[in-house]
Parts: sequence; structure tokens; C-alpha cells
Amino acid sequence: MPIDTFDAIVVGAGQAGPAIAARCHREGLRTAVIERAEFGGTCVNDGCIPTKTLVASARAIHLARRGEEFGFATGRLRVDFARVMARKEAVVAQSREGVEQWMRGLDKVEVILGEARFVAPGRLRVGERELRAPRIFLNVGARAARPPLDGIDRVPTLDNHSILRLDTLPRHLVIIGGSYIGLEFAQVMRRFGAKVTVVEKSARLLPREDEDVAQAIREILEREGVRFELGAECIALAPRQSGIAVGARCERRPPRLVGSHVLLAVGRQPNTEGLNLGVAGIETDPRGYIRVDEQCRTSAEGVWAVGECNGRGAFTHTAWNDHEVVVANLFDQDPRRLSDRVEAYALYTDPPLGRVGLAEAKARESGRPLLRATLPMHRVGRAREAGETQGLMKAVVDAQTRQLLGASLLGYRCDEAVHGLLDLMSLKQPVDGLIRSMPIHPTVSELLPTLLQALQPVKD
Ligand SMILES: Cc1cc2nc3c(=O)[nH]c(=O)nc-3n(C[C@H](O)[C@H](O)[C@H](O)COP(=O)(O)OP(=O)(O)OC[C@H]3O[C@@H](n4cnc5c(N)ncnc54)[C@H](O)[C@@H]3O)c2cc1C
Ligand SMILES: NC(=O)c1ccc[n+]([C@@H]2O[C@H](COP(=O)([O-])OP(=O)(O)OC[C@H]3O[C@@H](n4cnc5c(N)ncnc54)[C@H](O)[C@@H]3O)[C@@H](O)[C@H]2O)c1
Repeated sequence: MPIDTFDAIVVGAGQAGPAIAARCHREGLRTAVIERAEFGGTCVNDGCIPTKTLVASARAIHLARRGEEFGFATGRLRVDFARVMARKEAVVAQSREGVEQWMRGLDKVEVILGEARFVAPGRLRVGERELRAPRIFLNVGARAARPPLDGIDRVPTLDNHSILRLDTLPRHLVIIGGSYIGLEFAQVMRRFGAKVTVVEKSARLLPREDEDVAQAIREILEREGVRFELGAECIALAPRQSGIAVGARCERRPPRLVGSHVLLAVGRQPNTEGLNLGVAGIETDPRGYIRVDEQCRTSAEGVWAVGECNGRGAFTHTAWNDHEVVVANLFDQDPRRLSDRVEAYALYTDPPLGRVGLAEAKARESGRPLLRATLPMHRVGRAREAGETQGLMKAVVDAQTRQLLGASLLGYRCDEAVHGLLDLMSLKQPVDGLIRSMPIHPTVSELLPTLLQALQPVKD
């Protein structure tokens, strides 16, 4: 078989790969982009974009239900799930087509459809073709983990891919996993009218967040009718005439919970097992994530791993930042590092949770003297005006350096407001400059100086 030689190969057209391919094109490198499924990967097709589009529909419906509070009457609301999903698909298709057209429009880039796997160091096979390049960028992403639950192969289950392709609303959705994916779907589906139960093996939701924050999110969702089974051990699934029985306790008696659908939302696993990485000398960790250094270089010369498959971030912005780090080092003589970035993300429940840096519990583990401040969202004028007073803001600061260590902002528009604190941390500035700033009124961000003015030493 003749081997086709490229200057660069990108495997996976997710969040980092296409941007790297575009930069290779600008550098005059003949580049192959190999994609086995849909352009744009998880974020565009199965993750951020479809879920946030559904969050927007769910919020519109929720606000319409609250019409009396705002001074209007709608009569009885009827949710048309098919139209909600069609709207979602239109937004997704626009992004997916945008990525594909972008790649196909670059004359130095060849798009190859198919699944790539290594056959030798620096050499990949896709279908009938064999390709090689001195630079290979792996951007293969991750997929929903399938836990070895008792009975899981005897019942149909959903994951983040298949739930986004339903054409009718589940009557009773049981969600296994009470973390980011589970909670976003829980609220959305509840607002569309489904009965929703979340089954979580930990004693509380969102094990990576602070307990007070997780509890506040739980209360917000419970007020809307989402039910929770926490500390659920021995989860077992079984077919029933009326749906799927979910046993959530180590009990002998028959399970009480019967759902029409079960969604698995218990974490992710990298798409690395089919790549034949061993033959190319590319090391993985015990969970299958590709080991990389601070520039996303793998253990094999000339091979980089970017995005979720390198285990250094599970977000679109971390994948995009990986691309920036790689091209800065390769083409711009700019020694950017993965460790330069400040961890930040949002959970898109409504209201959202904006997070930056360490949670308070993690900051306490560091043993350093801390300052802490909290502020309930009902103190925020903009939130009161909007009738959105649920949630709280919390910041943790190093008492000696006065640098912000982390913040959790749960409330109206907090996914945006948290960027003021992210900027402060990225610029490595103490909190005092922000405390003395003059924010715009009325905004949610105007309360950030007020929050920081309330810092007090953490005693215990
Ligand atoms: C429900 C859900 C909601 C989310 N919401 C958010 C959010 O709001 N904000 C956020 O920042 N993140 C969110 N995420 C996470 C985010 O979607 C991912 O972290 C991000 O998409 C990862 O991008 P990536 O480039 O690493 O991989 P992906 O986008 O998964 O791309 C990998 C691509 O590689 C292809 N591929 C894999 N193997 C091969 C192969 N052997 N040959 C050829 N092609 C291959 C795949 O088909 C895929 O297209 C969400 C995730 C989920 C599941
Ligand atoms: N807004 C966002 O940015 C966003 C939204 C959704 C997902 N994501 C990304 O996707 C990743 C995966 O999210 P996720 O929620 O699937 O996973 P996760 O790893 O965040 O949480 C998994 C949850 O499932 C629970 N769990 C694990 N095994 C279980 C079992 N057998 N039975 C019951 N519960 C079990 C865990 O205790 C945990 O609460 C996130 O880490 C995040 O990076 C991001």
C-alpha cells in the first residue's frame, strides 16, 4: 500500500484539532484532518451546544410559567418537545456545518472521513489509506462511561448522545449520577414536564463542589420538583412492563423506583483504546488518558494529544487552550504551558454556578491561613429586579498574599460575573484592586467588590 506523506495529521475534528489544522495551513503545511463521526465532536453535537440550547428553551418555558409574577397571563402552557428538539438541532447543525466548511475551505487541508489507528510510529491507517507525518495531533475526545451496574445489559439506557436524539419526552427520567451532566439534564427535562429522579452514589450532589454550594443547588432543583436518591449503593437495573426498575439501596426488597428511561451520567472515558497507541510508543495512564507534558507532547516524538483525551481538562475551553499552548510553542516561539491556566468552568443549571480556582474545601486542605466571604444572591439588586434571588457568592483568599484562591458564584448571570474573578486570578493580582474598582450599576458583577470587602479570617 503506498504511504501518503503529509506535513501534519490531525485525528479528530473536536475543539482543538480544527484550530491546529487551520494554523498548520497558515504555516503552509500540507495537513490531513481525519474525523470518524461528526465535525465539531462532543461540544457541538453531544455536549455544550445542544445542552445549552435546551437550557435556553427550558428557561423560556420556566419564565412563562412564572408569568403572573411578572404581570402577564399565558393560560395553560403546552411544551412541544419535538419543536424544542428541532430548534436544538438547527443550532447544532449550524455549528457542525461551520466546522466542516472551515476545514474543507482550507486548500492545504485534506479532510478524510474514517477512523484512524496507528500501524507504526508516525504512521496511521484510515480505511484503505496509510498516512504518515512528522507532526500528529490527537484530538479524539471522550465518551460517556458505562458503569458495570447490575442488570445494565438487560435494559435500554441513554447517554448524553442518545438522550439528545429522543423524539418524545420521557415520562419519568431516572438519571444515574448527580454531577454536571446529570444535573443539567435533570432541570431541563423537569422544566419540559418529565418526572425526574437523580440517583447518586455519594451522600451529596456534585462531589467536587463545596457542600454548601451543592446543597443550595439541590434545594433549587427540589423546588422545581426534581427528586433525589443520594448515598445510593448497589444500584441495579431490571426490566419491568412499565419501564426500568432502578434499585438504589442494598436491600432485598423490590425497588420502588421505576422509570420510563434511564440516563447514565457517571463520568467520561477517553476514546483511545482503538488507536493502537502502543505500536506508536504513546503512553497512557491507567484510565486510558494519553500522558502529555506541559506542551501537550506525548511520549512519542512528533505526537501531541490535545483536548479531553489527555486528561488535563474536560471542557471545551481547556481543549481550545491546549490548541493555543501547542501552536504557541510550535510556531510562535512562545513557551506557554498548561500550568499557566487558572481552572474555571460553569455548571449550567438555572441559575448557573460559575467556578474559578479552588473550592473552599480544597483551599482548606492546603493548610494556609485563609480569608473567606459569602454573600446571598438576594443582596444583589440586579437579581432582585429580575426575580432571581436564589444562590450565593463565595470567595476564598490567601490571608498572606491577598491573592484570590477560588470562588463559587451560584446565581443569576454568575456564569458571566465569575469572569471578573477569573481575570483577577489570571493576572495574579491581589484582591485589593478589585475592592477599590467602580463597577457598573446595576449588574451582578457590581457585588464582587462588596463580596471581597466582607472577607474574614477562617477560624477552624
Ligand atoms: C452533556 C455535555 C455537556 C457539556 N457541556 C459543556 C459546557 O457547557 N462547557 C464546556 O466547556 N464543556 C462542556 N462539556 C465538555 C465538552 O463538550 C468536551 O470537554 C469537549 O467537547 C472536548 O473536546 P475535544 O476536542 O477534546 O473532543 P471532542 O469534541 O469529543 O472531539 C473528538 C473527535 O474525535 C473523533 N474521533 C475519535 N476517535 C477518532 C479516531 N480514531 N479517528 C478519527 N476521529 C476520531 C470523534 O468523532 C470526535 O469528533 C460537555 C460535555 C457533555 C457530554
Ligand atoms: N457545564 C459544563 O461545563 C459541563 C457540563 C456537563 C459536562 N461537563 C463535563 O463532562 C464531565 C463529565 O460529567 P459527568 O457529570 O458525567 O461526570 P462527573 O465525573 O462530574 O460526575 C459523575 C457523578 O456520577 C457519580 N457516580 C459515579 N458512579 C456512579 C454509580 N455507579 N452510580 C451512581 N452515581 C455514580 C459520581 O459520584 C459523580 O457525582 C465533567 O467533568 C465536565 O468536565 C461539563
